[in-house]
Amino acid sequence: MRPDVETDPGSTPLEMGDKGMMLQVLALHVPGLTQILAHVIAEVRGSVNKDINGAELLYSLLNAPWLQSLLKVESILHTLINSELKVRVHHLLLSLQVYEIPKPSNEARELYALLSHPHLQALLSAHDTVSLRDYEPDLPPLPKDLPEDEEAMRIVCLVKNNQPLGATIRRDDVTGEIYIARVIHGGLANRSGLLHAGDRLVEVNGQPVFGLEPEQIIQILTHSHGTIMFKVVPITDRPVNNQNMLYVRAMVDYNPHVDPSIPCADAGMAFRKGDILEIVDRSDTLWWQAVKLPSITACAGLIPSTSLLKRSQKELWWSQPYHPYTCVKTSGFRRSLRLCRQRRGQDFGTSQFCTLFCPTSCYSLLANPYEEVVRYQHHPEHPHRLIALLGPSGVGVNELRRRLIEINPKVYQGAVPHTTRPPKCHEGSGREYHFISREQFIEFGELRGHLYGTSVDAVKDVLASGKICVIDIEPYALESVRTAELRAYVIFIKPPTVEQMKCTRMNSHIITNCYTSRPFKDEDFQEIEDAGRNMEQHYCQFFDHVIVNDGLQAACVQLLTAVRRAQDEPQWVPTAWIRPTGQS
Ligand SMILES: Nc1ncnc2c1ncn2[C@@H]1O[C@H](COP(=O)(O)OP(=O)(O)OP(=O)(O)O)[C@@H](O)[C@H]1O
Repeated sequence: MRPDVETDPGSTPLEMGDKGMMLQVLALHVPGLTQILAHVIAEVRGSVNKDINGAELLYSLLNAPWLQSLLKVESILHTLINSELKVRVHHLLLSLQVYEIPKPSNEARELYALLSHPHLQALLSAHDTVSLRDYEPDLPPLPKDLPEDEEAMRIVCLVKNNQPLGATIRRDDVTGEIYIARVIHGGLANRSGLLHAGDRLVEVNGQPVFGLEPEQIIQILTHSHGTIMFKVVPITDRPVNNQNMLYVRAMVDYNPHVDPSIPCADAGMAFRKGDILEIVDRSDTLWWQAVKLPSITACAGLIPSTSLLKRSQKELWWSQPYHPYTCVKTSGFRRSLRLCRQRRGQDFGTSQFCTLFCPTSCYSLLANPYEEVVRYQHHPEHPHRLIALLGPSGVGVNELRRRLIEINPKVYQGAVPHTTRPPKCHEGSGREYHFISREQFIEFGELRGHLYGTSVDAVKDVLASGKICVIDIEPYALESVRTAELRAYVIFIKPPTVEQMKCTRMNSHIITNCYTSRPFKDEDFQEIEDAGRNMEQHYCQFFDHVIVNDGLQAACVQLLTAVRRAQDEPQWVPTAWIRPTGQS
């Protein structure tokens, strides 16, 4: 039997109008199976013509639609494997057209509509353009007669949007040249990867900048729209940034808009005491770049470095008139015996006491405007973190502490205070108090001729027993409890408004200085609110958590949650607790 080979693809048996033509095109890509079938069909057709037995059956079998479909699938799959994304989707569209006609299913229709959508088509084109790296500009060849000392220039085009450019410039006073002073981490310029600190700026939007004042250049930039073109001479030796990541807790407030020394106030970042900052660039000794955590923007801001902040704080300190009583005073001696480290013979709240021992005294802040911190997760096998409650007298610190311990005395415990007063008949040593002599005291408070206080050892005893020690402290004891040993988690018990206190404390009694209780008066609430505000203003940088003691029940639940979180969840703690000085 001589094969009747049909070489003209336009007349192959696969012809089915337009779609048939498309399949022929596919078939051209895959000549194998389709061509063999064409041969076979031609042979069989010859047999039919010669009326050979069974040939008709075979002919109809080979022409069966399902076999044709199978072949088309094979052809398309083969093409898909070897083509670009857009072509692949195009072929997918063809196959949908080919197979689903005349009875297209809903899914096929939806898929067809999706794939042929202009957005998807544009996306596919973009994908293929990028994958083929078909985006390099066509640059004219370099002129042959370039002088030897011709500087290499870089032309950078940035599309201006609502974001700031993220770079600052400076003028060299001697040469008059303009340089990129710094590129802000995460800003537009930084993300372009094309502008670097130290690059010399030659032109902005075709306008030479030599001799201009930085403010004049900023004016050009401000009035430009759309694409901004910079011509720069790139810095030859770009410094390598091999600094470690640094996290700090701000111990002071900072507002770039009232700082006359900042190179660019708009590039500055304001922060408040207690904010956690991630320092992303310390290459400049005076101005660091930082991001406030948790970060809502990738773009960093300028903040003063430790040395600069110390310098300006010192200047501010000396320029202030002398106030002998600048520290927070607590009103009256509290019923509770707050952990204190007061020297014998010194009164509470004197300025001398504060400047010498208060961790938050101005001297202390000058030494440490930023506290280096790390993320710390309490290890289950280590002693628990001490829970230190702080709040103005009368706000309910003791009430909350007592209620927490009552919830589960096997888990929570207070520290037994020490006193020099003689035991009362119902009191036992080591239960209500440790009764000791005056000579055994070193740093405690005095009331009506007797010394009172809670010792660090008493706290350590509770922690060593495996319990969570909950104490209440005065602000000046913060330094004693924020140590590597006790790792205090400080919770501020904040008073609600006077009006709210009037409602919630209607039936409550305040314990006065003389160990007598009486109903709260309006002036008590005012005093509590004022003392709370003062305390927060001065010490908020040390607070790990704040609870507003409005409704007692709700505050208690919040306390329980916070205490659990302190032990179970990672927290920012001073690096010195984890890595004592000297280790890195
Ligand atoms: N949220 C609240 N609602 C109603 N009463 C409260 C609330 N919190 C505390 N109290 C009551 O207020 C009074 C003072 O509370 P507490 O003794 O705990 O104050 P404190 O902050 O420990 O001050 P101090 O140490 O000077 O005694 C107590 O009678 C207490 O029951």
